[in-house]
Amino acid sequence: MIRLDKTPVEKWVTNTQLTQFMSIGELAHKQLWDMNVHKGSKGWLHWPAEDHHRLMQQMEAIAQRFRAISDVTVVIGIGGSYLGARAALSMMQSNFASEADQMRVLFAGNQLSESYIGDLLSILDEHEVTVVVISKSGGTLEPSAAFHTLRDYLEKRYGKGAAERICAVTDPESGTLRQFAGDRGYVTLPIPRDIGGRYSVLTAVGLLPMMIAGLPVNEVMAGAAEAYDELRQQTILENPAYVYAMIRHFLYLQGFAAEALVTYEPQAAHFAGWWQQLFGESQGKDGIGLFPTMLQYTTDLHSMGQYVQDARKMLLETVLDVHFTDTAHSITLPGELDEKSNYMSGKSFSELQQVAVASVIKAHTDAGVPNLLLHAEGNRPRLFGELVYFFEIACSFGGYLLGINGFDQPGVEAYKQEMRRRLV
Ligand SMILES: O=P(O)(O)OC[C@H]1O[C@](O)(CO)[C@@H](O)[C@@H]1O
Repeated sequence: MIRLDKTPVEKWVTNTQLTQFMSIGELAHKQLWDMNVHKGSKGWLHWPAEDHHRLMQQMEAIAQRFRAISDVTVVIGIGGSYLGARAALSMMQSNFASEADQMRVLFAGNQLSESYIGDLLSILDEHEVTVVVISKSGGTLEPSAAFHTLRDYLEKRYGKGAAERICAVTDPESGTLRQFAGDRGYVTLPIPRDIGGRYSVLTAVGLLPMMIAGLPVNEVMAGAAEAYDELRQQTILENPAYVYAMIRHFLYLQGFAAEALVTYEPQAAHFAGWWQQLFGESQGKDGIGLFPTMLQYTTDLHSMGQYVQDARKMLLETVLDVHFTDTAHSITLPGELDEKSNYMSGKSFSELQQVAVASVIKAHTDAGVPNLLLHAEGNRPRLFGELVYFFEIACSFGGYLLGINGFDQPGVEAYKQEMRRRLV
């Protein structure tokens, strides 16, 4: 369940302002749900309500086979073909998963570090290895470089048997990877044409790595379906995704330049990375858009807290306060601590964390930093699905408020062309 508490932001954005903004909200709502507006980019919108039985079966077969023949799967991808899976694994696995679990899925192709790929190759010999290469376009430089390096490794090690150790997740019909996979006889899974990379975590792009890691994807999809049912029906001002989008829009119009997604759970930190791409690529264009960044509290309070409190007031904070109901920990501090720390005696870490959330919001809002509070509670797989869909709705709705195309990313081409020019 996701609940928006807008009390801390009310001195910047009032209920009256939100109500006055209703007609623009209504228009954005209509544009969002009209499949003819940005036709071909909104396959993700009704996705949680659609029947994915066949896809689930295909993925289950691949996941089972990969788990049977390997103890390490290297998942290759970048951006939307990486961040969602990484966020899901990090949220749903233990902070200290057993070594076997941790080794099950490794990521590659998300940077160009020779040291990283070298270290990866140097440990693979000790394991049985499979590879999932994910690229919608099929031609992105980083995953392509990692894929061909690992493919070559697998071919040298397993000979003809290498092909059965590779799965390609890509465009259903075209692209270099699709063609290469066909020529080599790899098993493939499609990324629907009408679902862009940053909206694709609930397709095979995110679900296959989750399955290979042994995570309950049905629960993830159930969480997304629940969010779909709720958010589709709620009126504008009752819809927390819309209200969140409207408030951050108002703050942007007031001159705030950046939004930090603040998390207090280390397991939610990578989720903020997924959120960052979603908002950065969707809304950062045409010279406008909030700069999406992330802060991991309380850790970052001891490094960035000074800046947030005292520096130029250009940042707003959205606090994603998650409570996992499936992690049954209750850790209370001992009755007697040292003289200076005794005020904490008998308190649980959750209590301390909640006091931190409230205190930081108070201190930051008093200093002129707008804060929004999103409470998110539930078991981790369901909550993950719910959060993904919540932010997808908020982001695309916010794109319509801004009057931009929230589904393209023309700005990433410039550096790619320059790289190509230097490499070809
Ligand atoms: O899945 P692909 O086509 O390899 O793209 C990976 C990522 O690269 C981008 O195209 C940006 O360079 C993102 O939009 C995308 O998520």
